[in-house]
Amino acid sequence: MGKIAVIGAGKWGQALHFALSQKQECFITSRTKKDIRNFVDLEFALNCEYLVIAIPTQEIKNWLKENFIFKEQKILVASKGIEATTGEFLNEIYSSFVPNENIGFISGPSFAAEVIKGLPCALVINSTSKKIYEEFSKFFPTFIKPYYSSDVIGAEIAGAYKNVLAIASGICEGLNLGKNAQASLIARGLVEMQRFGKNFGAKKSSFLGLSGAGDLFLTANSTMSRNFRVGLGLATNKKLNTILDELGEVAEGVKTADAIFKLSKEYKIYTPIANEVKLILDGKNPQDSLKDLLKN
Ligand SMILES: NC(=O)C1=CN([C@@H]2O[C@H](COP(=O)(O)OP(=O)(O)OC[C@H]3O[C@@H](n4cnc5c(N)ncnc54)[C@H](O)[C@@H]3O)[C@@H](O)[C@H]2O)C=CC1
Ligand SMILES: O=C(CO)COP(=O)(O)O
Repeated sequence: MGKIAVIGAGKWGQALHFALSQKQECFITSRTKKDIRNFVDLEFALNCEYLVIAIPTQEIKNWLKENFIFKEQKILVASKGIEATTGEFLNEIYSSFVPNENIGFISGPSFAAEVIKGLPCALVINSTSKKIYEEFSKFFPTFIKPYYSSDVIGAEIAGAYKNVLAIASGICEGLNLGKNAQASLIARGLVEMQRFGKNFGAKKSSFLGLSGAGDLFLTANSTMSRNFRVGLGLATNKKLNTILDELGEVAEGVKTADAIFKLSKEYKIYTPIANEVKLILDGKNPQDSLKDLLKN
């Protein structure tokens, strides 16, 4: 196994660094120096053969333009989201910098706070190249079970969409609408993300497995989710800026809601739940959204 480094030392980057340090040395870097074992500068990290990139989706294109130098590294993308300004998927953004056979995308239910404690979970490495799965899975610790899928777009859409649905579920909980409503919302959300994904060539099975149902059930049912907590805040009429300031970490669903709204309009895809989340984020009263969802 060659050298491996994690780029981005937020919650997920640090949890992955912990996990990938179990079998061999793993390096980590971020834009500000952090007191973490094996912290290195970016130049050192870019010279490693394997890179795991955990930078928020909305920042990634600029980061790649300004910092990335392709040196035949194999890359595992750990972010979940869709670029809001362009509606571009992560695999489209990365394709300008890294060839397909060198890149994979991680998906599945994985709260960083549990991974960093060494609690067990199952994840998917999605890549058009099975070799990427085989090489990266060798680094995984015994408490993570890695699966392989070639459905990159399915995993990406599932991982991005569930964040928007977690906001919706947080709103539902914050409004005290009950467990029936929440289960209905999550189940219809799963159908909705599958419909959206189908438009872009995603496989149905990705939505029923770890990347879709697995991550959706996790995130839409727990206050451990940042996106769910955004929803809770919106239900109490807190201003979005205040919610995000208090959160202090990225909640990808906020910008991904804009991206889905834009793409579903462009491709004429029926996405009622994601649309209402976007409208609530823009100031619509959640009770009015509820009425509209029940009516349509
Ligand atoms: N926290 C979790 O449980 C999981 C997070 N993810 C995904 O991983 C990605 C990162 O999430 P977290 O680490 O949890 O977020 P975080 O908010 O804890 O950390 C984000 C990190 O990105 C860095 N960053 C922000 N803008 C940057 C820029 N322009 N250039 C370089 N670095 C920049 C920040 O300094 C910070 O270290 C997100 O897409 C998230 O959806 C995926 C699975 C689990
Ligand atoms: O993607 C995640 C777990 O799989 C983390 O979700 P949040 O970003 O909502 O905390």
